[in-house]
Parts: sequence; structure tokens; C-alpha cells
Amino acid sequence: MANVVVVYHSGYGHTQRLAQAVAEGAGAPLVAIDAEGNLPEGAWDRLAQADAIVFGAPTYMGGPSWQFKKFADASSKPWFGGAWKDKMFAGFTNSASMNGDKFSTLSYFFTLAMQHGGVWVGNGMMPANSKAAQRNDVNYLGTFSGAVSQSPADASVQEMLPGDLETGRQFGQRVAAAAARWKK
Ligand SMILES: Cc1cc2nc3c(=O)[nH]c(=O)nc-3n(C[C@H](O)[C@H](O)[C@H](O)COP(=O)(O)O)c2cc1C
Repeated sequence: MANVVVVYHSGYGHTQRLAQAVAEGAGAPLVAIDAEGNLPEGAWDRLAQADAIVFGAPTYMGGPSWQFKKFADASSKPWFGGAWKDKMFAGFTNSASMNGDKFSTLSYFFTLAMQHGGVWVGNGMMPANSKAAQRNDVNYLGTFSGAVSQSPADASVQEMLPGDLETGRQFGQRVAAAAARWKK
């Protein structure tokens, strides 16, 4: 079993719900970045010990929230010593539009992982893109580079779609399995 940690920020709870699904699939603890962009006590040590780190943030103005970016900038401290080198990384995001430039957020996570000398893992899923496909199918949004979910701008956290959450759960399983292989 690999030691996977999910570190995320969520402004209004939607990304948190996706984070919970990813963490459930990965059998991983959640580390929440708070509203000031800070981690709880002991979290940096947990990240240092992880085999795989999964990044999560809402897509705000085409990228991760500033709180996530503050965390990313603070990760320059472990970067100096190469503390995250050769870890596995993955990422997820939620936004309101079907597209909404979510890929920019995943791309930022990927770049951060590469800066740390890590290895990136995508979702390994087929997209649900046939005529028969339904919005609640797994990977209906058709992303390969991570896990994404979409919640309309006026939708509550409770209204997040089970199919998107299942996508997150299966993505978490994929990351945990990949990290276990990578660890050997
Ligand atoms: C400041 C701000 C910027 C946003 N920018 C985008 C965006 O670029 N694309 C998009 O699809 N949705 C955008 N949204 C909608 C959020 O992505 C959406 O509300 C998301 O569910 C919020 O996740 P959270 O509840 O974890 O904070 C934005 C929302 C806010 C508050």
C-alpha cells in the first residue's frame, strides 16, 4: 500500500466533495488548505512522508484558487531540498462551466509536480462520449489528465452529480494503484 495524501482548497465546498471522493478511492487522508492559504499543524510532515500527493482546487478565473497558489509557493521550501523529488502526483478540480478552463488548473498542478521532480499520473479512463452517453456517466466530461467535476454556478454542494463523484472515486483508486507500483 502506498501512502497517498490529498491536499486541496475549496472556497464553497464543491471541490471538497470531489476531494472526499478522491480520498475515499485512494484510501488517503485529506489535508485542507484553509481560507488563508495555510496548512494545518503537521501537514507539511505528512506531505514529506507521502509516496503520492494529489492536488485539488476549484478553477477560479482559469486557474487554481489563490489559496492553493499560496500553498504551491510555500512548497518552495521542500523544493529547495528536493524533498518531493520522485513522488507521484495527480490532480483534480471543479468548476461551474462544462469546460470553464478546468484544464488550465490541471496543467498548473502538472507543472508544479514537474518542478518538484515528480511523476504525473492521469485517470486512465475512457470518456463517456457516445450518443448514448448520459451526464451522470463516469468521465462524462472526458478528461484524461486528472479528475474533473462540474457544478452549475447556482448548485449546492448536495447537488453535485454522483457520476462526477464516482469519477473522482475511481481516479483515487487509480492513483493509489499507480503509486503502489511506482513505490516498488
Ligand atoms: C472567483 C471565482 C472565479 C471563478 N472562475 C471560474 C472559471 O474560470 N471557470 C468556471 O467554470 N467556473 C468558475 N467559477 C465557478 C467555480 O469554479 C465554481 O463555483 C466551483 O464550484 C467552486 O468550487 P468550490 O465550491 O470548491 O469553491 C469561479 C468562481 C469564483 C468564485
